[in-house]
Amino acid sequence: FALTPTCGNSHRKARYPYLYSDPTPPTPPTPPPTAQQQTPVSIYRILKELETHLDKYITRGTKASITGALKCLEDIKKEEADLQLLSFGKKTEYYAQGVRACKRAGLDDDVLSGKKSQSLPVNYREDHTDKNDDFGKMRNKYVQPGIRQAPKAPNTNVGADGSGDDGSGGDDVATRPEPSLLLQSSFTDSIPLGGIKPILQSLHRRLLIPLSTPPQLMRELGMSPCKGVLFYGPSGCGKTRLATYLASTLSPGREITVVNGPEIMKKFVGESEELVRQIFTDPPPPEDGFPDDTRHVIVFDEFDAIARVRGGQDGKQGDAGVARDSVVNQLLSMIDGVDTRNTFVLACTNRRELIDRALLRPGRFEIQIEIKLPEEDARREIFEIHTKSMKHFGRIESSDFSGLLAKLAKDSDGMSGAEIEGICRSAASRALERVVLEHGDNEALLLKLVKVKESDFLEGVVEMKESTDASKM
Ligand SMILES: Nc1ncnc2c1ncn2[C@@H]1O[C@H](COP(=O)(O)OP(=O)(O)OP(=O)(O)O)[C@@H](O)[C@H]1O
Repeated sequence: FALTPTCGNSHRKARYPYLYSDPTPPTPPTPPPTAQQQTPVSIYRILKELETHLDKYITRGTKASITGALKCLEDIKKEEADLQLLSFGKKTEYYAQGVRACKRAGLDDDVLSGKKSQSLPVNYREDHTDKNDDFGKMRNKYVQPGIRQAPKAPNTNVGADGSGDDGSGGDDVATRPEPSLLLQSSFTDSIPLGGIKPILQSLHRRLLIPLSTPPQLMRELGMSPCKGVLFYGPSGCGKTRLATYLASTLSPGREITVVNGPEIMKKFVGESEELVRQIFTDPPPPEDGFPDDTRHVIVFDEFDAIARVRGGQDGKQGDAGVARDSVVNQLLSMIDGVDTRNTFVLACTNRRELIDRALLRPGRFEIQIEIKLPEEDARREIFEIHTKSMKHFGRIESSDFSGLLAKLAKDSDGMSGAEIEGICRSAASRALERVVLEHGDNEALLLKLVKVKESDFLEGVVEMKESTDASKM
């Protein structure tokens, strides 16, 4: 069967047909952006800068960060036409809210335009903590403990001009994979993680296809889509990375929420439960053009910290045990209430055995996928991924690159993806150091001379082995 997009926002619907089956009539298509408008690179940079300023503004309220942020706004205004190309359009909205909040705080136009300096009024932060005012929204967005913005998935597809495929000049920008869920290859090929193809194939069959199946057909087949997926296995093997990519695939119209387990549990009694409830009931707003019920995906990292086996009620573990149990109860009730058409939960842990069995039973985290340490073939793929950029830009000096990859894959037995990434980083830093020691930090010479040699990688492997052996002792 093929699902057809049935409502507005046609280009996104065409990309993600499986997410839309509502009967809203189509809106007229927006004209494609002109070549002149297609300059998302600068906008991305501006927004990144803006985010930094906003952070400073929220936490310190210094005049420098306000004027810096305002300068960003000017830049954004200049390129307003490009904003439609952004998938992170919400950030500009938060920025506009920031400006409005400054105005309400009594900063006049000269300050806002950067002509005059003025500090924020004393206690401004404390005075504006109402959840619904602009400042409150920004604060909740950026500084609410335990919840952070989705990590940006770096684009490892290097374009011929040296920029990332997203046109962002290789910035660390989340480019959402754009597969059709029904097309397996576009899903499995879109995630830059080595050695996990079988896992992606299984996810495609067990998760993506049921989620994209019309509810009526699911009912007729006696199937119900699962509400959550748990990734478990040793540290550094790509669980979080895979979960956030999958989340972005399932939620193109709403920012995903990444929750750090231990941070949630730092709260006072009762607060953790409330935070868990809020995560499910107060999702980030949908992106422009997406309906209110567009899917929200929650990723719980270090899930064992929140979802630990209950048993505190018997008093043996004291108040802390009782409080933990009540968080698990809250989680269970929120997950039971999930409608998979608009909420989905992913979780990652190194310690599946610590998770309460009730959460793992069918109907909740029904799909559990182990991500093991990579085998030799997978390690080769991972080395290939993390050397892709240096290879593309001619920064590797090797007469037999394929042979080098094979040797690295063999020598890195027992290492995780994160450790392999570390080896590639350390090889690059060796190459840099060589040139800096000989020629200083002359930019032109650095650009001309830095080459990563085979020996840099091989020494990186030895160094990584030594440091992992030392950490085991
Ligand atoms: N299979 C892989 N292919 C490419 N890179 C990988 C792979 N596995 C891990 N990495 C690299 O290691 C980094 C860390 O991975 P990630 O945080 O997803 O691991 P994790 O399994 O969640 O670890 P932890 O359990 O410690 O949180 C990633 O950013 C990625 O660059």
